[in-house]
Amino acid sequence: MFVVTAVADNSTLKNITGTILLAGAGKMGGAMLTGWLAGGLDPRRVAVIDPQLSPEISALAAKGVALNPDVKAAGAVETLVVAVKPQMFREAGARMKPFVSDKTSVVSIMAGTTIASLQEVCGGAVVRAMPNTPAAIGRGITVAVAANNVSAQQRAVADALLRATGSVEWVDDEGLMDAVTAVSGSGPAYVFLLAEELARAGVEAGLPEALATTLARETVSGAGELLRRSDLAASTLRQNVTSPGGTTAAALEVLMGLPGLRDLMIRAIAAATRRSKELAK
Ligand SMILES: NC(=O)C1=CN([C@@H]2O[C@H](COP(=O)(O)OP(=O)(O)OC[C@H]3O[C@@H](n4cnc5c(N)ncnc54)[C@H](OP(=O)(O)O)[C@@H]3O)[C@@H](O)[C@H]2O)C=CC1
Ligand SMILES: O=C(O)[C@@H]1CCC=N1
Repeated sequence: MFVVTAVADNSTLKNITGTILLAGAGKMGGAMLTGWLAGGLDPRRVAVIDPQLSPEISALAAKGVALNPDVKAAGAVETLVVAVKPQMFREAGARMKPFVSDKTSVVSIMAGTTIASLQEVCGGAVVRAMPNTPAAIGRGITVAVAANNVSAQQRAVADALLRATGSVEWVDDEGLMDAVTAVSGSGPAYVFLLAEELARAGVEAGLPEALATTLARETVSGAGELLRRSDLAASTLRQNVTSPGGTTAAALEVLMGLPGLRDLMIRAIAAATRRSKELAK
């Protein structure tokens, strides 16, 4: 499932001497762990807490990753990475607290959960971050914000852990994190929905399902790759497809009409932003 290749030679990861404790090795936590190991983090520096370890994660014990250690066996936890569901953080976080000392940095990727809640439940020097699932192929983007008591060294380690699965943007204003979550955290789902609906509409227009699915998948991923490699703005790339009076213009008249994709996207992002704020409560 996780196929991360090393994003870059990451000397900060290689030089970590304390324990990196991952709480919650599901879809995102598992992808991050794979990225750390691919980036050169010594597996003997890693411990994982998760009540139901997947076979993939369990197999890492052979490389030296500690699985569900007690506080003593975990050693000095340099960084606790919290990747459980926000809804279970109050309960799970209380069990994590004994692993946290005043030297521990706590890096959370939970949607909604604020720095203040993390400080209250776990203590430590908190970094709140929001990655996304392209992390699983080393192509994620993470936005991070650090609490005032996070040292430069703790921030460097957090940056290295997050950068192991893609790029990282640091912000100073935690208030941005709800909208960040709505745009890039949840964003891959909107793109996958586009692929689903493009295929469905192709079938509706008479294509065999398998062909429509292939066309939608290749079109969405090819356009994404073109966007990545090109210096041109998305709007210019769009205009490059659109011949005056042609087929694309006919479709865009629908998509860019009123109400169109712009209105739908504004409503979708507002709903996700609102939900992120609710998760904080
Ligand atoms: N998926 C995404 O696209 C993104 C998710 N996130 C955030 O990442 C976090 C995890 O999401 P995701 O990976 O999708 O969810 P998953 O359900 O895949 O992963 C959560 C993991 O935590 C485990 N867990 C449950 N209770 C505990 C506990 N007490 N201690 C340790 N581990 C526990 C779960 O085990 P079990 O399955 O047995 O309950 C599961 O393996 C969430 O907070 C989410 O907001 C952030 C960015 C993107
Ligand atoms: O849906 C969620 O709540 C999580 C956070 C961002 C992506 N998945």
